[in-house]
Amino acid sequence: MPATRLKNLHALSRFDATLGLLALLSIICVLTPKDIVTRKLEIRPSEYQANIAGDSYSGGKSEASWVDEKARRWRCILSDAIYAPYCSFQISTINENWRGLDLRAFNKMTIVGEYLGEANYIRVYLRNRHPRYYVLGDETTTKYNQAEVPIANLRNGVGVRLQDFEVADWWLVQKKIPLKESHPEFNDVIYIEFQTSSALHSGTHEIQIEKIIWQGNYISNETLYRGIALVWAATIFLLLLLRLTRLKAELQSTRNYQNELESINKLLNLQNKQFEDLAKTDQLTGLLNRIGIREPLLAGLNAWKHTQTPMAFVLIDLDYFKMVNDRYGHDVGDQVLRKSAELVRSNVRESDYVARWGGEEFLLMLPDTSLTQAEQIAEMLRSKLETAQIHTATTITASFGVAALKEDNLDNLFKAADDALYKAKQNGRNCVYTNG
Ligand SMILES: Nc1nc2c(ncn2[C@@H]2O[C@H](COP(=O)(O)OP(=O)(O)OP(=O)(O)O)[C@@H](O)[C@H]2O)c(=O)[nH]1
Repeated sequence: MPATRLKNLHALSRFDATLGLLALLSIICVLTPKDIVTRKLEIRPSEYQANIAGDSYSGGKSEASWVDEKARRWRCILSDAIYAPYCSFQISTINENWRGLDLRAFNKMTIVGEYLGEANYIRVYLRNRHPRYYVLGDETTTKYNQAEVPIANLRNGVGVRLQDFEVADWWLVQKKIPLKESHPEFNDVIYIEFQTSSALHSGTHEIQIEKIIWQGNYISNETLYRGIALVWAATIFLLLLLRLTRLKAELQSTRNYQNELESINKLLNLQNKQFEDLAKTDQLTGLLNRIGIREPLLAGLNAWKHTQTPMAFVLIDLDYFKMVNDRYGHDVGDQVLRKSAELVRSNVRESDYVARWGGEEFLLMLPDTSLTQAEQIAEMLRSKLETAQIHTATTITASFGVAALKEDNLDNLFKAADDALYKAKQNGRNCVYTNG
């Protein structure tokens, strides 16, 4: 498997694993019972300063008395002498620093105790202080946050949500509280008060509040779900970003690899071309060799076949070359060969081809050239070679055999040129013979 695909697979499984883990955490968060992450405050009225009162203050005849003061068990003999009779039990929650309870972090209140009587509800006041409305020394200026709580099941605890508290109407009216201040507040609750419910008529009620518990979640459901959604969004965004970065890097590395391949390819092509040129070139003279001349020969033959374009051969063979080697050494022989080749090459057209055909023999192929023109070219070359002073100690000459293509056969053309050359050699050398 290619390395990039393997890398991608790894990245994909990491991607899946992260999402899987996140999904699992989200499910755990949603399913976890909230009371695991709940803060709690519990107070026992028996540990706080408490007092009880009847409604004589309002002109009534209801009486409150302790049944067991230590246990904060009290009794109310309710008398409907006035319109809304009541008895009340109040504890002071102010501490030594003069602070009340801060219940803002809680959302539920549970009351546990005992009740004997006919009432269905008990009224609870959480009386809050705030400089905006509280006047020092006048306890009636505490805000009366009020809720009517079912009392029947007090033994097992009855719960009320803090959001179900409302500020008592009579207090708002009596204290002329502006509307914007009429919401419940629990920042500094200095009294907790229990009152017989206003719907009650005369009768005896025995009440004991054993404990009051407040509970609140460290994180609200709303915050929790918003947090989970945020974490999901951030994770997906990050993973996508990571993926994009990885893809970019992969793309770049593929591009680099492609560029590298292209460079190698270019180099190989160049080397190929060099090898090809080398294979077609004679190392000593730089002329074409027999392999190199093949292609131009076939092209010339083709042109003759299709358009009757003439083509001529001139075979050039240096005279008495063995003697040059023998007399002046092989290196001098090489030099003579190079200079002779150069002379021929530089005195014919660019479109003509010169090849080293054998040891001291050259083939001049002349495309689009008649026999007569070829004969003239051969004569020109012969003369230049003779006078060129290729070697200082001796004159270098050559014999020339000329022939032109007459039929669809290169071998016959060679043979004709070769025959002409043979005649030139036979007839004293340093001359041009034509085989017409
Ligand atoms: N220095 C050198 N000599 C070469 C090379 N190739 C062939 N020769 C020599 O060329 C000579 C050709 O000799 P011959 O075939 O007898 O021809 P010639 O001496 O030129 O005599 P004619 O062709 O009859 O005039 C030989 O001595 C070869 O060794 C080469 O690459 N370098």
